[in-house]
Amino acid sequence: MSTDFDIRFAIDPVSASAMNTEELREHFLIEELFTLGGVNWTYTHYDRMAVGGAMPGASALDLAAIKPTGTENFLDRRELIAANIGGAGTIEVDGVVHAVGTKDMLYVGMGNKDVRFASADAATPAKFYLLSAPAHKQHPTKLIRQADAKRLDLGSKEAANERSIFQFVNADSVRTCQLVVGLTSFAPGSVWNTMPAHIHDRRMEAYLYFELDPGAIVVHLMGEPDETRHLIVRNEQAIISPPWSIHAGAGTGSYTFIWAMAGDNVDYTDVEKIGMDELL
Ligand SMILES: O=C[C@H](O)[C@@H](O)CC(=O)C(=O)O
Ligand SMILES: [Zn+2]
Repeated sequence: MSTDFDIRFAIDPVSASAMNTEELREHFLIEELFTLGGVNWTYTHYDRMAVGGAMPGASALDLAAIKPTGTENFLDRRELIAANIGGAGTIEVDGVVHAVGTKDMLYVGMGNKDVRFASADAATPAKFYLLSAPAHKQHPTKLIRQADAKRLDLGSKEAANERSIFQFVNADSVRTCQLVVGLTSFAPGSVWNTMPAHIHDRRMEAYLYFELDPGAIVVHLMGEPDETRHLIVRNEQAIISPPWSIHAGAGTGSYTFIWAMAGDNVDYTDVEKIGMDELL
């Protein structure tokens, strides 16, 4: 098994506005999250959020420490959410095995030492999308299902943004130090996420786009409201949204995405709305 990591420095808005396509993609897009038999991390300097993927085949994969955390075990000073977007799987946390089905998420609290990812059937591997942020307190490990999420229905068919936001982390589901994570899915024909857009300087965010058909893309918008750029995103790729950036997108077909934030304040509603007339 192999664990790889890549570091992304925090980019300021002036530098980002001068970047070409290749540079924008290098800094803000994560192209390869899931490789069979491997754990791939992108360790960001935005709120020290680490975004990764673990795709176990016939043998289980350990959550191994990586150099940037500077600790003996990965979770010595961090918390983790693993969201399964693949086939059924299990996550063993210090000897306790949790069944994590498709679209279930497992919160793993700070201080757990041995975490192991496995697929129930190697022919349909689990794909664990990993999100980890520094923690200051140990909260209990807990499975969160879509049925436990707080559902918010937004948008309209006419604006092609009719969608349901599932807040997996909410006041009744699980306590976390920093992580606020959920999933958004669309009504047929609706393709626009997060429009009208918003900013939350208190928290960085990452989006994992998945369930796109081969050949379909999401045109993801980023940047300050009056200085927008785009990233072309394909199936099972993630974007990193700096705290100063909008994060919204439109697909050429249907898709689902997982959003995850870390930083100050776990209040989902604490955002700055951007008017449609402010976008340039
Ligand atoms: O801060 C919140 C996040 O950007 C997402 O929850 C937004 C989203 O899923 C949507 O509007 O489609
Ligand atoms: Zn947001």
